[in-house]
Amino acid sequence: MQLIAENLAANRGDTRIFEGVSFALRSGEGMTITGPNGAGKSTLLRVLAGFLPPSEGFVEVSDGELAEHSHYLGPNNGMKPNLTVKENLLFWQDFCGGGGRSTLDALDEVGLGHVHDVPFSDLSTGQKRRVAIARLFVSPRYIWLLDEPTTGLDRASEHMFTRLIVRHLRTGGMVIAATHLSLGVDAMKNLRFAEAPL
Ligand SMILES: Nc1ncnc2c1ncn2[C@@H]1O[C@H](COP(=O)(O)OP(=O)(O)OP(=O)(O)O)[C@@H](O)[C@H]1O
Repeated sequence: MQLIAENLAANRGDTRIFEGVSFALRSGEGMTITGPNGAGKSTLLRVLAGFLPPSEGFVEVSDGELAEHSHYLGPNNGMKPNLTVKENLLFWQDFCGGGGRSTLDALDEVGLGHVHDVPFSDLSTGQKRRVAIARLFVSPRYIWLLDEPTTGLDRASEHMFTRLIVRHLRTGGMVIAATHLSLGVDAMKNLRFAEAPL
């Protein structure tokens, strides 16, 4: 699997947020997107996820459609507060086509098997983020698109997430993460937005 982004540009309304963004990633490679607030990191992830059409350029994968191979973990957790954790993960498993770990196994990956039947709204901020991370495992996808994935995580959970990313890369996955904090993963590429929007 290879992902190629070529000369990407994106607008928000009439404002050009970035342009001339090109990169390529192969299976097993990861990339962080860094830069100041408002520089366009989240916007680029939304373009990659297919939520926002590029104003110029293209992004493609070598096999099929990028959207069918990717998980997008946005700044919000994408969970319904009144459903239990299990119900939320079952929704995502079904939405993403299944084929992954059981909801309980996915929660065990993030050390939260005990909240399986708890309403999502009853969790702490960091627990909510960890459940959102568990979503990555209920349906296997090669490409993880992550927007500030470690927000709200304590140190131990950050280390846990580092191990999960390393394992995903070692098993042929790809990770693209917008982040202000190091993910603790060696040898990731970096795409830096040095300036605020044009
Ligand atoms: N829905 C929107 N409508 C209009 N403009 C938007 C929208 N979302 C973001 N923008 C603008 O796009 C620009 C880039 O925002 P973006 O969220 O991509 O930045 P970022 O680099 O992820 O910032 P941060 O580090 O604060 O998360 C900003 O100027 C922002 O105001």
